[in-house]
Amino acid sequence: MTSHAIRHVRVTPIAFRDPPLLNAAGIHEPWALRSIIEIETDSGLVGINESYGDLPMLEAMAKAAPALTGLSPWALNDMDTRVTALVTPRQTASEFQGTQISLAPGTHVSKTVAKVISAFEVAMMDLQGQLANAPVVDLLGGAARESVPFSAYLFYKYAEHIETPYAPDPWGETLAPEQLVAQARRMIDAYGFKSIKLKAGALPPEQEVAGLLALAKAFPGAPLRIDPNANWSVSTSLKAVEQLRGVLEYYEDPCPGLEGMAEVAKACEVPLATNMVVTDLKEFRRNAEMGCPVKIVLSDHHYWGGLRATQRLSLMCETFGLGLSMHSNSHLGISLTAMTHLAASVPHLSYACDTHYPWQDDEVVQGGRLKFEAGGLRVPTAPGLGVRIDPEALARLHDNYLRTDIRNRDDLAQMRKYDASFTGAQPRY
Ligand SMILES: O=C([O-])[C@@H](O)[C@@H](O)[C@H](O)[C@@H](O)C(=O)[O-]
Ligand SMILES: [Mg+2]
Repeated sequence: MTSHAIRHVRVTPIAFRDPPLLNAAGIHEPWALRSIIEIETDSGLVGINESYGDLPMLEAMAKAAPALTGLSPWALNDMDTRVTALVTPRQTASEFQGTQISLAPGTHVSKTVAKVISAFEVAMMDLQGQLANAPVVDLLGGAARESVPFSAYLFYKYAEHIETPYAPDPWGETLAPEQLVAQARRMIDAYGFKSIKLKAGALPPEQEVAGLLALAKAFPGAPLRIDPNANWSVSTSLKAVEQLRGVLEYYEDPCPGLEGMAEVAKACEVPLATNMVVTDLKEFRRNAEMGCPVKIVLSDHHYWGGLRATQRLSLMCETFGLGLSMHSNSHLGISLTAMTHLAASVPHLSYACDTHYPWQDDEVVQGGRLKFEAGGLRVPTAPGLGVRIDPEALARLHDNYLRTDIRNRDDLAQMRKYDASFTGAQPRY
């Protein structure tokens, strides 16, 4: 009988072009890092996935990978147990917090176990789908929708990187409200998105509020969100939301901490959303104990422990009357496809999901860039994830990785190249 036991796990770090996007921590570096995971069975099947590419994550995956040898692709619970036993954070969350400003919860060391489980789970589910001749969405209970809606994720940005390793991106500069409206127009024309999210916390709040009001005027009726990544004080958050009265669908992480969010929630009608203060079940419980100041959880299977764990989160959100959507970081098509299978399988998902995809111009999957239709992605019907790796593209993106010296995302250090006095201390406004 053919054995489908896992024989080998291969993790390939990659780097791809990323525009100079501004945020509360600083600015994106010219290369974004990811990892491509390939899990091979004795029978020669290969399950794939995409995850974080920073050094601690690569080390954690290398440490955990041997534990998968001999496992059946169906043995997800065994994989959870083995990975948990092998991967223990080297620093406590509080030690780590003092050393780095992180807008990307997935890069936080306290999430290492959940991140590694997720990285392997998706690739194992890709294998399961190939074995069962079923798309991943069916393994998750079937599609509750045929297409998953995503939002136009707008950023303030410079026209080019300070040290330019390649030609400037086609989006140009976005600092003024009219440039923001032009960015939105271009993204919506190209992808058909219906909802709009503005990454804020980068420019003075009055400028960002003016930007959002310009968007509201240019796209009447479009659901709008603003995300200052906790870079506003409670009073600035309240002042801004008052100026944005009647405009916002939800208000994402305006100020630091659950206590701060609770103060804002008390005085504002717009529901608060987060990918910063409810990032695991412990924080979920705190939010519940405080009477749920956060009303919408922006999930991300990459750090919530995988597709099944995010489905469990969905149940928790339903139980506590919370909304659910999805957070993103710079990523390529395998992550986007996994998000699509998951989002399609979660009836409770209540808003268009975030994606950085329009900001990337490269791909690692066969057939090139994924195609959005009317702002959404159709749920793949081919077995497993339904996408396969293009080996040449993988080799090229790995070569990018070898040629850059970036090994951990550091938006703050990158911003200091533009402005040596930039401290990144938060909340800045
Ligand atoms: O890519 C960025 O600059 C974002 O700010 C990202 O790091 C955040 O994690 C994220 O998109 C968010 O919604 O907070
Ligand atoms: Mg956010």
